[in-house]
Amino acid sequence: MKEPDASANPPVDGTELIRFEQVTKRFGANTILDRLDFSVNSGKHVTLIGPSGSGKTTILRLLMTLLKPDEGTITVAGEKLFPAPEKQIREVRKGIGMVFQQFNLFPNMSVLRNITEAPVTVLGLSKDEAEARARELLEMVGLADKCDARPTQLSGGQQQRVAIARALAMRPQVLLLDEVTSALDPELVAGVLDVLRDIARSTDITMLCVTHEMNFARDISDQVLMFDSGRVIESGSPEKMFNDPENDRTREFLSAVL
Ligand SMILES: Nc1ncnc2c1ncn2[C@@H]1O[C@H](COP(=O)(O)OP(=O)(O)OP(=O)(O)O)[C@@H](O)[C@H]1O
Repeated sequence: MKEPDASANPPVDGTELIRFEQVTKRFGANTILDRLDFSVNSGKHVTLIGPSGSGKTTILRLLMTLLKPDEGTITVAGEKLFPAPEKQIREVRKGIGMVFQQFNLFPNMSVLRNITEAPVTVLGLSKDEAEARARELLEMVGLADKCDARPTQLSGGQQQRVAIARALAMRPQVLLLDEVTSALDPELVAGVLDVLRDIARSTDITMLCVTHEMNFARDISDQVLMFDSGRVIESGSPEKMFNDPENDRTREFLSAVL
């Protein structure tokens, strides 16, 4: 497999890339994130675990600017994402890519065009540059022969691999993964997770991942954060979190899901 250049300007490993400070998010009367503090260092692969409804996806949606916090500060690569002027939010947001549970590909465009569209229209790459990059990424996700196919001609696992290539085509500093295998038939899950394992191993990209695939989390994570009641209640290496968690809630959660 070709070594991909996932990020145009990967920041120096170990510096802080994402910071949530006292972030509160409410939906109506429900406080989902409650003065949440956490940070993610560049180049690290961090997995968020916790009970259903604990706010994991909400964190990723805040980073994608699909939601706004009610209170608190979110910083990415030293620049404020919230609160910040719209122009700054748009700029900071360019450094963040996301792969969702649903693949959300454009059905009437070829696989290649799905990947080149945003780099051309948002980043201003030439068509040739964008296509060369898209072909490299399709090779990386094992779909070099599918450039001209339509998404509907692909399996769910293949579509999700196109969605991963599409996110990487924007050369994000951070890749957000939100339960990317949940919508797949079981036999297609391993192929997608293998692609993500390769990306985690062979690139400098920072990953923030929400998954119910605990073996995958164990394999790729540098750090695991356990969420409950709107806060991080425990964090540590996967070895520590999966083998010897300190918090009772973490223990209960992991014994239910493992
Ligand atoms: N747009 C919204 N409007 C109202 N409530 C919402 C909205 N989005 C999320 N919620 C609620 O916020 C809570 C947290 O949702 P979120 O999807 O972040 O949890 P999660 O930890 O990712 O859960 P799961 O593991 O089940 O995906 C849930 O109770 C959910 O119903």
